[in-house]
Amino acid sequence: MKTEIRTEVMQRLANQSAGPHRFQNLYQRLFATPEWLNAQTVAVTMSMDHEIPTQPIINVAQQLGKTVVIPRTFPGRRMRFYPLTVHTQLVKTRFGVIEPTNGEPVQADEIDLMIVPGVAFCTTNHQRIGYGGGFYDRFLADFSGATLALVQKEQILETPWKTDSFDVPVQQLLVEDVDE
Ligand SMILES: Nc1nc2c(c(=O)[nH]1)N(C=O)[C@@H](CNc1ccc(C(=O)N[C@@H](CCC(=O)O)C(=O)O)cc1)CN2
Ligand SMILES: Nc1ncnc2c1ncn2[C@@H]1O[C@H](COP(=O)(O)OP(=O)(O)OP(=O)(O)O)[C@@H](O)[C@H]1O
Repeated sequence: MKTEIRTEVMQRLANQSAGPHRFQNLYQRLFATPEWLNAQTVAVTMSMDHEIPTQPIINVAQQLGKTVVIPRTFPGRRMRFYPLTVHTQLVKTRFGVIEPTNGEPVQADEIDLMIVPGVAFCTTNHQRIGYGGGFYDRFLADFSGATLALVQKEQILETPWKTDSFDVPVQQLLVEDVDE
């Protein structure tokens, strides 16, 4: 079931195009949340095509003096988060994600707000489906900060699917207005 949903939503995302202003409203809603306003350290991915661009989020966070941390993947489908600074060296992995290769990782409990990526999200129970790596499910299993996801309309499912015991729901979903 998760596999079929992942495939279908990825197809929908591949067939869409986003203008430069499409996600402005979503960003503004993020910037108005208490979780954002109170976060000193924000974790965010380096977005790929067909994901909501994260550079605008990174720029605003850094302008506000927040620490931005980004994930680096390790064998065993683990992730650690590294500060994104002018000194950060970035490489593109075989999977196509951009990751840091230097610096010192932060502790999970230093991250105040985790902006969680995903392929599909259920607006009823806040469950998510990712690319199938289990990276975020593993990380979130013992993460105690705030979690939030930005959701494009192509990624919304209202009907819950059968979840696995290790799936971790996202606390807060900011969903694109369907008529945007
Ligand atoms: N922009 C962005 N960055 C992100 C994620 C994301 O969803 N979006 N991730 C969300 O989780 C993590 C990376 N997710 C991954 C998910 C699957 C595989 C994967 O299937 N890898 C293959 C091998 C690919 C290869 O190296 O050729 C494998 O492990 O078999 C890799 C990374 C961290 N960074
Ligand atoms: N907390 C965990 N401990 C051990 N294995 C886990 C854990 N969470 C997920 N996994 C494993 O990871 C694999 C992928 O899980 P799943 O299909 O739910 O990934 P996903 O939610 O799409 O990925 P991601 O979380 O990276 O976005 C599963 O085979 C599962 O066994």
